[in-house]
Amino acid sequence: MSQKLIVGNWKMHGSRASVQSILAQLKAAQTSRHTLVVCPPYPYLAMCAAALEDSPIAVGAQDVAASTHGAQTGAVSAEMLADNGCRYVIVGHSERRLAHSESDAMIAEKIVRSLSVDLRPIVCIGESYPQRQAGLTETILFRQLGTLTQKLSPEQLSRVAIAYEPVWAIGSGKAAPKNDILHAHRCIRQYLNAYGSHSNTLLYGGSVNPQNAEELLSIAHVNGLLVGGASLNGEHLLCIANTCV
Ligand SMILES: O=C[C@H](O)COP(=O)(O)O
Repeated sequence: MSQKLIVGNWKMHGSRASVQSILAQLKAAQTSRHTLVVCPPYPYLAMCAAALEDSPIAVGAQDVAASTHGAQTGAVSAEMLADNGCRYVIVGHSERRLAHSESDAMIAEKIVRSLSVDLRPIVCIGESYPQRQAGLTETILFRQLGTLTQKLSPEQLSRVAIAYEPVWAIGSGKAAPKNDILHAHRCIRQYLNAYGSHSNTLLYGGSVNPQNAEELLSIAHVNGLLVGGASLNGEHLLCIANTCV
């Protein structure tokens, strides 16, 4: 049995009351089989970090600015996240790539900023449904990874967790088929190995739930899960973080 990384991305959901209720459930459990990280919306980050200070559960952010400081209304720097107790940060989620026009180059810059303050980046990559239908999955994955290898040294890249999230599986209620996940993870692992980055944690994301977690975590090269909707339920998140694999 190996330790996996389970990351709950709460996206733009919750209130002080609902966050407090999930935190109470997580704290009551005290420990989980796998490493657990929760990524709340910005306003609840400091509150979560304070509540989880003495617990093994870590806190992450859902995005970070590509620069350190300055006149950038609404932006939050990696330094500010670290200063507020964050240890992880999600970068390049498809929802940000699409709605905020984030480029691969911008995402690489965000990773550099995060690594400079010891925040562990979790970068999301994955193809859309039309791209999958056109047989472009590998092309898209290699293009997204290619920008990272241009910008990061093998040592830097080895500190980045890569989440394969096929865009069409996110929020669909149906995870990608096992063979698709296996193929994508194998391609990602080979690409990283060829670059000299050998120790990356690879995650799968897209409609993960307590029922499918065991099967997903048993797929070769899958070292963890990025969980959206199901992570808003403390009991479900703990169940996933305690999956026997
Ligand atoms: O960041 C999480 C992913 O977008 C997956 O979301 P989901 O579990 O609601 O499909």
